[in-house]
Amino acid sequence: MGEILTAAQMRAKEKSIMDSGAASGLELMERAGRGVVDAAIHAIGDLTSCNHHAVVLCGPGNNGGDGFVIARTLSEMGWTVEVFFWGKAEALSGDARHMHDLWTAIGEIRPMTAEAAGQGVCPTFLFDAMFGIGISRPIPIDCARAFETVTKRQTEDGMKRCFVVAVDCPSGLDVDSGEVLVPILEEDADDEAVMAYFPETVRPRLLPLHTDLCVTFHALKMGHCLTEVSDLAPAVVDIGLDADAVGQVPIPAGGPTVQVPPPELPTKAWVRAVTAIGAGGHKYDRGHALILGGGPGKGGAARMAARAALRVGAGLVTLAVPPEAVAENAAQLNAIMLSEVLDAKALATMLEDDRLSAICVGPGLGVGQRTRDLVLTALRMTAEDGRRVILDADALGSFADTPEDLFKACHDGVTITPHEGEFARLFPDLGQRVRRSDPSKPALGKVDAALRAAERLGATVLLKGEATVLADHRGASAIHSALYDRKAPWLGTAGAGDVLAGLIAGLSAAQMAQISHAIDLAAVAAWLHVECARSFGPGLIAEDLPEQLPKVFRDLGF
Ligand SMILES: NC(=O)C1=CN([C@@H]2O[C@H](COP(=O)(O)OP(=O)(O)OC[C@H]3O[C@@H](n4cnc5c(N)ncnc54)[C@H](OP(=O)(O)O)[C@@H]3O)[C@@H](O)[C@H]2O)[C@@H](O)CC1
Ligand SMILES: [K+]
Repeated sequence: MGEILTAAQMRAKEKSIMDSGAASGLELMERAGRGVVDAAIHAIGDLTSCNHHAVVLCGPGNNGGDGFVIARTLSEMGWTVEVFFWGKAEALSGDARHMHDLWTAIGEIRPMTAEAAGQGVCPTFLFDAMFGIGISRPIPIDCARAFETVTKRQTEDGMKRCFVVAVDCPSGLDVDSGEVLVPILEEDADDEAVMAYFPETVRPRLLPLHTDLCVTFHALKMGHCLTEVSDLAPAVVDIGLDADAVGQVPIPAGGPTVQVPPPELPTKAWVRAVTAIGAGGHKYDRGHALILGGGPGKGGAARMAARAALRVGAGLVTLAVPPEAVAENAAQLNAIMLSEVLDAKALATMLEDDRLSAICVGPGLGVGQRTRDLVLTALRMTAEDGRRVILDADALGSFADTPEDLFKACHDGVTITPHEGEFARLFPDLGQRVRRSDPSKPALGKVDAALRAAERLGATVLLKGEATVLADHRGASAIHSALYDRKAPWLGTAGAGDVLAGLIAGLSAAQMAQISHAIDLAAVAAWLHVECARSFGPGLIAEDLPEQLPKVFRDLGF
């Protein structure tokens, strides 16, 4: 139900079902393989003009076992199936060996070499059943080459190419981190210029295993949500691991991570349950958001955050700026109120008014001592009463050299909204592992990194990106993916992050929202942010985002 699992959690689920006797490994594998065939045929739709020819690439583990089931299933349906195998039959697991033997009773197996795989007609389907959740290092170069040569087979009409289906995940995807473990071509490895030109982060592009559809089992895995693994959104096949069949299956510590928005609920119901959007009441019930703004000529970021806070539903929004920036802001604001705040002492006095229910600090403030003081004052003045504080941009950048000061001052009403760079400056040890600066250490998934950061802070972390990861100090975590059919690449525009911080502040201000967890409010904000970008489309600039909210709310049914 909307859970996103790690490889270990998936294994635990499988083991628990098998130990309970509700299903054997063989039954699960049979359901998995057949489920992939159903999903692939469903995705392609009309089979009348296809050549009913499939190639299955099987690896040495249980992912390969699924491949043998796929081959047999299609063969039973009258398809011509070619199977290439990388591994040794005698080294297969019991289940995969059984499926291997069932296939060899009806069909041929050839060793997986690029040369052999390149022969023959272009198939309708290429199934990648080489490596699944058991991968731990880059895939063998022969496997990558065999894959590539099948995709380059000549078609009869010279136009179409085969439809590639990844079984569980594209081979080489680390399903926990979303990292693609791709072999380095031997000839390139000797070429210093090539290696220098393609830094670690872009090297995967040298040898992409292009996938049209990924079919996974029981639930999405982290990697499917952190990286766009296929052109179509991944399909999830039910293989009978439902907890109801055997009572609750415990999820190992650290999970479950959930999808945003939760697929099991209508989105409107979710938004309604977490926020005050759509609720009646007085403007004071909707709270009063305070946005701190920067000096002269630096006010745009905070003004955009303030406008987002007001549009998303805060009853009142005040922008508080240094005295010398008052005139500039007064000329630009109408519904948003304006105050001056000279320094941290003035902010403390202002925050004695507890009707200021959410405070956003960071956009356009500038990095330095004044910002540090404002942040620490906002945190001190809200530590007792749990008022919500959103720290973004310069509020985070100002603590790059003294992150401990920030960690000590944070409380459970705080949400920080770093992008990857800001995150790495505040948490260098975690950031380095997410970026895998040291290839000898396994990559740390963004979810794990955010959870560890949230624990250090005792607060909520929203780590921005195409896949936005959310985590809090209680161990809750979530992913909002702007991938697949929710892609909005034009959201990467100046000021978009400021708008997101304003959205969180605006949602957090309402009286009703005080009982919601900060992570849930931030999740709704992240979803609305992308929804606004999708609603506007290409050409978007940050100012457009808040202006899309009325349409997004109407489309939701409010
Ligand atoms: N459990 C179940 O009931 C169900 C499981 N299901 C399916 O099983 C899949 C998981 O199976 P899995 O655990 O066997 O892992 P898999 O991904 O096939 O690969 C591991 C093998 O590859 C090897 N290997 C790894 N990296 C390598 C490399 N770079 N180069 C060379 N070798 C490498 C590794 O060897 P080793 O690391 O031990 O040397 C091992 O032999 C899962 O994704 C799903 O498809 C479904 O049927 C549903 C029921
Ligand atoms: K695979």
